[in-house]
Amino acid sequence: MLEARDLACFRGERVVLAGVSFQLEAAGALLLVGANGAGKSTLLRLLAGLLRPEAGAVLWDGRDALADRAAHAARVRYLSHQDALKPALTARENLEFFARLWGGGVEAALAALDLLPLADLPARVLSSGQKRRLALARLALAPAPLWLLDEPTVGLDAASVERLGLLLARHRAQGGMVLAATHLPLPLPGAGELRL
Ligand SMILES: Nc1ncnc2c1ncn2[C@@H]1O[C@H](COP(=O)(O)OP(=O)(O)OP(=O)(O)O)[C@@H](O)[C@H]1O
Repeated sequence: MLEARDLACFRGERVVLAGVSFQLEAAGALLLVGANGAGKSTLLRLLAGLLRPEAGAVLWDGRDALADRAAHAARVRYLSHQDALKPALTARENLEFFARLWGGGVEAALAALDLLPLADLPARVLSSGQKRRLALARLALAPAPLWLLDEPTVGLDAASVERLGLLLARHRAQGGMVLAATHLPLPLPGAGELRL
């Protein structure tokens, strides 16, 4: 189980998050909502272990999740709102990079986001929605229990949102958890909502 207990975080001189608490069980999903600047991305970065909380704790099965950074990194798939692609590598090579880190089948991951027809194109020539699909295809590599997704559907067409919905459903059916920051509808039935 993931638990955030009374988290606070500064960005620059400002308190961005204060008193943020929630729990998420296996197969659970939580939508982070709130105005621009409310702290959704900040909370995801914090849960990913990329920022230190000023106060409070992130717990995994009751223990400090951030005490062992490597163990936490292994349980998390964090997709920021940037696609983090290497522009000179092809779509397939971009995924191969992550498959070397995490394992998993590259061809199946490409197929999950309908990217096989684009697999040999350099990432730099992909459209913004295609780049987003390639970033999301990482989720279809090897499983990890906690997905942290920042605006995952920005730029996606309806068919791609549906494909992402299938990935999310499969992940949760296997006990995976999802936290997603979004201003757009997301196919996450039964998800809770945390307003920041
Ligand atoms: N590196 C930084 N230094 C200083 N302030 C920052 C930094 N990064 C973010 N902030 C500030 O922290 C606040 C929260 O930003 P954050 O990106 O978490 O918001 P958000 O809820 O994800 O917004 P959006 O809906 O626009 O994506 C904003 O006021 C932002 O200006």
